[in-house]
Amino acid sequence: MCSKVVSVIKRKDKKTTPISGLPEILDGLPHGVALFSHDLSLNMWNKKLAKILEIDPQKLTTKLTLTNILYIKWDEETSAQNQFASKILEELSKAETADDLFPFNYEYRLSPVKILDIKGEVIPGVGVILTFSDISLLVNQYPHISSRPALSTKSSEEHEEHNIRLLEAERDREIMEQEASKAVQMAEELALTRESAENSAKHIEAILNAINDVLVTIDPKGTILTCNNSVSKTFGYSTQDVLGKNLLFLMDSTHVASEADMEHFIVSLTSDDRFRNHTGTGHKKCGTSFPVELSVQDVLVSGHKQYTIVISDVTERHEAETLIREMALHDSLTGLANRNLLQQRLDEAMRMALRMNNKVAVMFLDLDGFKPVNDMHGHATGDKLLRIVANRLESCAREVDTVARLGGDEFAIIFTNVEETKNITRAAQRILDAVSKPIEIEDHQHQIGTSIGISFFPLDSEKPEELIRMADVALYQAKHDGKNTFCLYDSDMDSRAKAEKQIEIDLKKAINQDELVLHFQPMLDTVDYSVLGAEALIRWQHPEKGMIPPFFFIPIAENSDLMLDLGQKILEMACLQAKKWQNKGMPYFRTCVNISARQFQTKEFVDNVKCALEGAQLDPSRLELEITEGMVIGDTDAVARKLEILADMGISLAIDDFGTGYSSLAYLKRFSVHQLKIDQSFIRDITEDHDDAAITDAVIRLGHSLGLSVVAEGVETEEQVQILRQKGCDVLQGYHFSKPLPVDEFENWVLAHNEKHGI
Ligand SMILES: Nc1nc2c(ncn2[C@@H]2O[C@@H]3COP(=O)(O)O[C@H]4[C@@H](O)[C@H](n5cnc6c(=O)[nH]c(N)nc65)O[C@@H]4COP(=O)(O)O[C@H]3[C@H]2O)c(=O)[nH]1
Repeated sequence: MCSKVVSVIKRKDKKTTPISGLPEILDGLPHGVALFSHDLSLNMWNKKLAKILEIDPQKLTTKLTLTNILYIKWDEETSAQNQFASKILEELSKAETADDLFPFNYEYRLSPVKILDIKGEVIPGVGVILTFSDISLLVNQYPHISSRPALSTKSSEEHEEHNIRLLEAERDREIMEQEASKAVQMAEELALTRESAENSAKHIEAILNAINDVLVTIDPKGTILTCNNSVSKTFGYSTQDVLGKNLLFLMDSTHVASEADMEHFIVSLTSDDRFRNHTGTGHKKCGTSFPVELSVQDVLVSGHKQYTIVISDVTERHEAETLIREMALHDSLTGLANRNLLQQRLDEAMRMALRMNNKVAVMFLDLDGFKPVNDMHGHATGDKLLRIVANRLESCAREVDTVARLGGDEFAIIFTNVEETKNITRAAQRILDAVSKPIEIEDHQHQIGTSIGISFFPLDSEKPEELIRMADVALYQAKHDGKNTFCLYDSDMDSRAKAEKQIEIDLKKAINQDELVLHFQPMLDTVDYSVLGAEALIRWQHPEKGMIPPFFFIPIAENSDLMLDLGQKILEMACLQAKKWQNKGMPYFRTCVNISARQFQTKEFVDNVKCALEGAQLDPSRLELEITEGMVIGDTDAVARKLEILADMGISLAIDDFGTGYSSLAYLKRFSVHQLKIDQSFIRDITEDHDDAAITDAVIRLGHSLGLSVVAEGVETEEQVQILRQKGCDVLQGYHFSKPLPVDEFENWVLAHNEKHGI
């Protein structure tokens, strides 16, 4: 039965928190008050209850239930008494909800002269409150007053006997009823206040458990007093595991190593701004550690100082910060150090070298032949190549050294603890060998090289920025010296490098200010001496320095993109001049233009040639392009395609300086070239040097076997002319006929030459 009542009450109000006390005011009431908790066990009662129920106060204990109270006296008394309990319990069992049942009000005759009025009320969140009022006088005097269910009635004689007392009793009863209703009201208010406090506490608790951060309250010694559920997610401990433990159980920091430090630390946390957001190391149950951040707030609880500490797991933020730091110091493509890290490492290495009394080497590297690969095969291939080179460089350095990518195809290495210079020159040679090994990317073999400049601390300088600059100067020299080589810095390089830098700056201006002029050298048919071509050779008409020959500035331009502008300018100038000759009615000959490697290897090269031709409206058959062997070795497919397009346009193609490079005729079979120009170094000594004569002979025969016309350059004597004629050389060019001449002089030379030879 009781369980039914419990469930009815629960349905009305599911809050089941037991009440811990009621105001003493209840004891002052004239009624008996009994408070039952949700499970109908007696929770609290006032002093009057025992008196009204006429029982020994000692019998009232929290072990009693509502049923016990209702049967309290009646177990051993009359059956009428039991009827009350039965009646209430019957009513309770009928009720579907607490609303059906409460409030209830019953009169009960406790003894022949004692009638009780029993009121029942549900107090939300608390339980059931019963008030017992003695209404014996009232009911016995005025039985009609009672409209409530009564289990017993009295005789009329008894009413008269107590007439006066009844009037008094009625007054008392009214007072009692007012007091009782006040008491119930107060109890309700108290319960409501308590409920709302409990609700907000529950809300707060739910919120605290929902947050990711661990929230603990500690006393000044660091003992954990409360903790939210996040502790299990963050640390792997249950709340119970950590309660009562010291904060050090969960985390420590550089400021707190022991419990003894804790008190001071906690005080500092709140008083010193430096500590307000303090970082430390969290320790998980599984044994792993992670970074945490604390924020602390002191609170007064019942006059005692406590601290609320929010412990945040900042692992993700730390990882992000590490990543950002990593990115700030590393090259994203290769993972090598970047310029910033290189500078840091150089500083460290220099400090270490001072202590250890040894040297540091700074090595600057620039890849030779990287740009063409990048241009022709795209950036994806270029990137792969750079990564492969990065790996090769790393394998040539020691763990303690720093390999960096400075951008593009520039790298640097800091070698620490260098005892002897020769160790570094050996390393440089290893690097040259490693980088120049063929690199295969997607079925293509690429061959690149590198030039290296080296400076030493403290030999060359004691300033890091100077060392870097010096390694750069030495690199410049290495490039100048023919690439794929290394150079150690020496002070003379500085002035050379400065002078070259100045040339580069001036040349840039010269291109825009039309200070460049073309000279032309005739190329003659060996048989009838007719002019077959005019080789365009660039000169720089410097406003102060006069005429500057190409060897002075072409190699400098070739070390930078300046050669691209210069090369295009030459191409356009040559096409325009050829067109002018055509318009002037000069005899037909081709204008030959030297193409630099950098120019030829760009993706746009064919378009640039077309552009120059169209700009001048020149027939492509009047143009010949001279490329060198080195340009066509390597990526043969792409080169073959390029040459084929140019040849299809009607442009004549010549391999210049033949014999100085690879001298392989095999690759020539694949390419659409028309002429071979034997390098002048073979022609110079052709009359005395049997080897040179033999080589020239072989080149002519092989060239012919491939259907190519063969040109001899640098022909200076009639003797050379005769030998070359005998050998069947097709075209002759050299000082013997004419030096390269300015346009008007060249025109005059051609006219005079043709006239002399009856052409
Ligand atoms: N000793 C001697 N030399 C002779 C004789 N006949 C011609 N030469 C010189 O030999 C060089 C031939 O040009 P190159 O081998 O292409 O060698 C050229 C070429 O590589 C480069 N160059 C010249 N003009 C241009 C140009 O317009 N574009 C490019 N990319 N390079 C050019 O500069 C190099 C030097 O050009 P130059 O000083 O004009 O020197 C020219 C020419 O004046 C001779 O009988 N004896």
